[in-house]
Amino acid sequence: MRLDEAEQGEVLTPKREKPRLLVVDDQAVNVRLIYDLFQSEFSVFMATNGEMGLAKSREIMPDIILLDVVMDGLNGYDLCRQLKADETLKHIPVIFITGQFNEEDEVYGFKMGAVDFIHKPINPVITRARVMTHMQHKLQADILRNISMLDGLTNIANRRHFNAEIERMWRNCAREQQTLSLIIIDIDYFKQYNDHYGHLAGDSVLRKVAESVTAAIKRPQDLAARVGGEEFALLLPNTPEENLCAVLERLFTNIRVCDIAHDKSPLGKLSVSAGCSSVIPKNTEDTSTLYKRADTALYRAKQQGKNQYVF
Ligand SMILES: Nc1nc2c(ncn2[C@@H]2O[C@H](COP(=O)(O)OP(=O)(O)OP(=O)(O)O)[C@@H](O)[C@H]2O)c(=O)[nH]1
Repeated sequence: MRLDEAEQGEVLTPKREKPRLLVVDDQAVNVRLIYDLFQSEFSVFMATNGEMGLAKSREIMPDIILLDVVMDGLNGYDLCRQLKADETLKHIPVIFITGQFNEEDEVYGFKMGAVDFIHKPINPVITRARVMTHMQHKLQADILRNISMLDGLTNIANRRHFNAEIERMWRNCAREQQTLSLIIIDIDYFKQYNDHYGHLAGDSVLRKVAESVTAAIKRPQDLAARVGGEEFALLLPNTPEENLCAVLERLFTNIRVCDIAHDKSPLGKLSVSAGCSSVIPKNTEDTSTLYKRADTALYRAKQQGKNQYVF
């Protein structure tokens, strides 16, 4: 595709599996150069002004942004400031492309949160070296962040990720006045299971329950997490209480379909109990209310005979 054929903001190489580079520059010659330099390794996206650069960043979540400083409208510094103020975008490294070297401007750019500068006219060797270095750091940081958010046994989100997400979803639902729902799930008679079948079998059950819990949710914004030894949680933003039954029915069906023998349970099969709570969050309250209510409901489910859910 010739560059002048591309619509503004068009995806130049739309392969999802490659790392993503976004170049924000109003000069086609620079965009062309960047595209030629990186199109074999990265998916290269472009925007020709700051506003479009911000929208494109939110849409494609690039792994690195090359940002022209001088542009009409939102300039490079202002865009960088907005990117760094946005929780979801602030981890993306920004490299400024500048017309001339000016120490004061560079100091200002670094203060805005940039990781590096490239000078025009663009030197392909220097540009390549700098972009590759920062891209490598970014991808390694992503891997570490993902590992630190995952439960090692079940490969689903861990307590730390859950804690961060419940706070984030709480704030979003409070802003939009939408219901945030929480389901806490606990395996029944799991101590007896471990004692009878051994810890390795117990671990295998935890993996199967994690799969059943994850398969109960269908929307990408929902989160399944392992929040304790044999305790799991589902967080469902923008989900009123009346919509939870479908999720719960799927969860209990998934567990039944696993058909795991449990000789020490009165049922003879492995089962779970669940407690649910739903609220439209207020900024004056914190997430502990939601958690406590779900936990109390779970306690009642256990008291009432287990293998059931309670609101
Ligand atoms: N195999 C295995 N067991 C675990 C893990 N984490 C916690 N557990 C076990 O989970 C069990 C939890 O026991 P309890 O809290 O008494 O719960 P329970 O026996 O399921 O009782 P109810 O919830 O009332 O049905 C304990 O035996 C823990 O050792 C783990 O990672 N692997």
